[in-house]
Amino acid sequence: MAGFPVNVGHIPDVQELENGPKAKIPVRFVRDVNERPLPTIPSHFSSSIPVIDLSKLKKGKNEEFHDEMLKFTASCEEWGFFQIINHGIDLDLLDKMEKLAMEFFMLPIEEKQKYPIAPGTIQGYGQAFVFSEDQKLDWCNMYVLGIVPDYIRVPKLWTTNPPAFGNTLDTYSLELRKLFKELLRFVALSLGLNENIFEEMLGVCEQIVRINYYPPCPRPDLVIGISPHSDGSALTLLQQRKDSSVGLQILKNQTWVPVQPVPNALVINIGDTLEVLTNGRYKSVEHRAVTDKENDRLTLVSFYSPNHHTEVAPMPEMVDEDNPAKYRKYNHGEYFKHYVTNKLHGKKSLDFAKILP
Ligand SMILES: O=C(O)CCC(=O)C(=O)O
Ligand SMILES: [Fe+2]
Repeated sequence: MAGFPVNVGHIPDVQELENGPKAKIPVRFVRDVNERPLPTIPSHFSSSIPVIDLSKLKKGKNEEFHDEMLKFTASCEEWGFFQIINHGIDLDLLDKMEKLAMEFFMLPIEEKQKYPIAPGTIQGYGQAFVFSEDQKLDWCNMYVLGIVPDYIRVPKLWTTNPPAFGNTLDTYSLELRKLFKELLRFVALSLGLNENIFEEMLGVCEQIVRINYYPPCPRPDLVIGISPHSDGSALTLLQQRKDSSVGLQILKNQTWVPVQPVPNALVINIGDTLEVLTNGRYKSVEHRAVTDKENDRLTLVSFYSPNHHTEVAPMPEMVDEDNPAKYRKYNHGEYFKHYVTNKLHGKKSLDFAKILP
């Protein structure tokens, strides 16, 4: 873990870099050869990302429900990632968030830099997860909004409305909160457990919104939009702005598989907390984002996580003689601190809790 304060050197803002055909990529963004995205990605893989029709799961226990639940279970088990359609979130609300987020990123840099991310924290504008002068930088600007403390109750989610978003962020977060709870009920059912088990176990969860803006990059073959990582949440929901370039890739069988956006769908993935709770039955899958030469990309990523007081450990239902606990019990606040004070590095975040064989 890095000690603070740390010297992270000068972090150039990717939106301020020169971006003509002859533009040179600053050396801090140029990845080592083995980390660079391969130019040819087999596109036939992309259709394999499961798409779940949530309206079928919401309908209750008819035949459609059972079929979709089988698909949902397989998605969690084999992919850790899926897209949901007919999710019930107002499409105008999603549009509005995209618009407000774009308005924020298009502000002059002086305005955005009024809310800088301090090293070791993850709230504000800039680059998070940078801890040394020689660390490679992501081709991305982030605006990370609010950590909802566990004492906050509806109807007001954010203690202060962050600049640019007004009440829309409250509405958005509350709608997604309902969706997260619903998804966790389906996760419980998919494991053959009481549907309320996660709500009972986790109580009031925390929520963070991270908005990622990836400007076009003259050399997408040399840089990474967001470094490979798994998410430190129970569940993550990702919204991609319409007409964004394709950027998200997940690591499956040692291959980076692109996630092809489906109109009006939301991408859901399993985070580290669910991997621990299910004792590894559902995995938080490593993913990254790459950039595009011509098009920019905007994603709004919401993380739903236990609050800082929660003790997390594999659920007794997931542990037996044949499946001994793979993770130790830990406090989520300590885990979170560990997560945000280390650089993003594949699946390393879960080493914090792993019981070595
Ligand atoms: O923008 C993306 O596609 C990925 C973002 C992501 O993985 C994250 O913010 O955790
Ligand atoms: Fe992520």
